[in-house]
Amino acid sequence: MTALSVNVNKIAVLRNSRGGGEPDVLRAARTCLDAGAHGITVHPRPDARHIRDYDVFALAELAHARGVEFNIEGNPFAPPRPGYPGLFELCRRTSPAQATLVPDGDDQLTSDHGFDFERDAERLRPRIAELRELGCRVSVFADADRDGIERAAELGAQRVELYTGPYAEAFAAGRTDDALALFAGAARRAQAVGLGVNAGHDLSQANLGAFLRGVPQVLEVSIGHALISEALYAGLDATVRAYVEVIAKAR
Ligand SMILES: CC(=O)[C@@H](O)[C@H](O)COP(=O)(O)O
Ligand SMILES: NCC(=O)COP(=O)(O)O
Repeated sequence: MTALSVNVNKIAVLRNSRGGGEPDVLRAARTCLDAGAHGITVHPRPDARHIRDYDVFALAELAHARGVEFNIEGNPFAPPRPGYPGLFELCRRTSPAQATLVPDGDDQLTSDHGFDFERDAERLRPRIAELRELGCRVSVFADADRDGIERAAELGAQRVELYTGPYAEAFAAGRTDDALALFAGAARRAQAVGLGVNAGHDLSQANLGAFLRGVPQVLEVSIGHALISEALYAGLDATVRAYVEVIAKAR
């Protein structure tokens, strides 16, 4: 079954807007896991606008204590700066089960594209090897509509995470079938060379079921923005349970 990893970035956005400790990122993560989430994702940004290094340390401890997957996302080329030790150092200190490499610039509002595996190959290869030496499974963010997804395997990655922003847009515009064909094709090409397939970005209760029915063998979805937004109305526990049910029904 597809694993649900809840991205708790947005809890930290709210907390940081006032300082202090509320809402409590760790409590939110515990609630998600109690409600059936299979793991926790964070994407600490170099500007520390949401998840901070101390959140990563605390969440890693929680995930390890619960025996669930901890997934840290980030740009492997972003240099450390005060308040952001860098993706490699965070992984070295917290041993996440999975590191997801994302080619974000500092000025991006959010993630909006995957790697160009042709152009970025020689830069990525050593970073992937370093993270694997730490014991992390390495996943790389990938566009479904770009050629060359298979190259991620040659570079040492074990999984790709399909960037699902364009799928979410197509779903909202009623163009779901074409998007699903594109994403299913990308997933199959990745799987044919031994890569596992994850997916994430702008997935929601509304669009997740169709995605999982249309794209074969998605191992994990990481979901944050929509899930936390929906939880404002329905509560975090109920919302996570609803996602787990969507996943179960899509099998
Ligand atoms: C890689 C990805 O799609 C998510 O991590 C997304 O980037 C969430 O990050 P923000 O919460 O900073 O938008
Ligand atoms: N990797 C995607 C992720 O962690 C969450 O993305 P979003 O649901 O916040 O768009």
